[in-house]
Amino acid sequence: MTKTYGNVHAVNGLDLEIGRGETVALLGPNGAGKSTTINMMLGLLPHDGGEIRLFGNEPGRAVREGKIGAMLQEGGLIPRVTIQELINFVRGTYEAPLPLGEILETAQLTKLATRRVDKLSGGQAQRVRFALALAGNPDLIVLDEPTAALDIQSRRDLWTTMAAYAARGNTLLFSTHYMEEADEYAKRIVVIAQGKVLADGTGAELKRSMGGKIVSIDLGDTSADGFATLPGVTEVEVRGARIHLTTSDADLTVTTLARTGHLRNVEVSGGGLEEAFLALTSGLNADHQRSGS
Ligand SMILES: Nc1ncnc2c1ncn2[C@@H]1O[C@H](COP(=O)(O)OP(=O)(O)OP(=O)(O)O)[C@@H](O)[C@H]1O
Repeated sequence: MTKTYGNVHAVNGLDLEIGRGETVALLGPNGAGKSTTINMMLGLLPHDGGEIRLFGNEPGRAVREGKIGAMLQEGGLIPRVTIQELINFVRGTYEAPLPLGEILETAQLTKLATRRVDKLSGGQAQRVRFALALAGNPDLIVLDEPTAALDIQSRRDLWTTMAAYAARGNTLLFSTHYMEEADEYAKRIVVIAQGKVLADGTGAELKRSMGGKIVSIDLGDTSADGFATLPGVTEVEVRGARIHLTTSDADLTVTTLARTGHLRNVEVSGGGLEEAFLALTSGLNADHQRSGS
């Protein structure tokens, strides 16, 4: 599918198929097109080209039938009501909602049921938003950066909640900036940038496909010229005072650096999703920023 805003190709021929029961992370830098993709999928935003089918039909129908629950970035909560009042209100808009007790339990809100919605911490409020997404007993839940701005404990609590929903055979699609989160909680990671799918696979597959490790050293007064031809080196990047060498054979690269007297403050990293992600998106030139974490 495609979506253009003026001369910005927010979504540019993105092609994605997600099967029932999958837990999928959309991972991409700022401005990659994740929110635009999600909003088009949910029928909230018209698409310019291509086709979107949800459960075999156009998105609006699946939404009307209560098959989809969503938690979007700007989800306000009605103040001055209790959690259970709010959940019951939303339950009332569906034909076959989940029982209140089950929603509260799944979202770990049972003990907070009578607490006012405007008296919650960020993490608790996020679990209420998740509870509202659950209310209609959807087959698919779509979450746009659900854990942004949450501390580590709140993030873990929310994930426990979402994992319980996914474990019942439901489908979960979420966008995130956190590589570790995508790796830990999604069985499948779809890396998108500039509105296209750059990679699609398990965390392990992505790491494997990127291969290589990164050897970095202090550059000192040495020129960066010549490093590209060192044994094993496939890519060279200077960042500040350090030079980062992507290599297919870290041992060989390090021993060569040692022999030539370049071994200053050496660090070998790699095999990580973060490196895979940066390697995938670093070749992109536009004004898109990289993810901050
Ligand atoms: N309403 C709009 N009008 C103009 N440009 C837009 C609009 N919405 C999004 N864009 C542009 O489309 C591109 C994709 O934006 P989108 O919000 O989908 O990215 P994202 O991957 O969700 O980013 P983030 O992680 O920062 O939320 C960006 O370049 C953005 O500036």
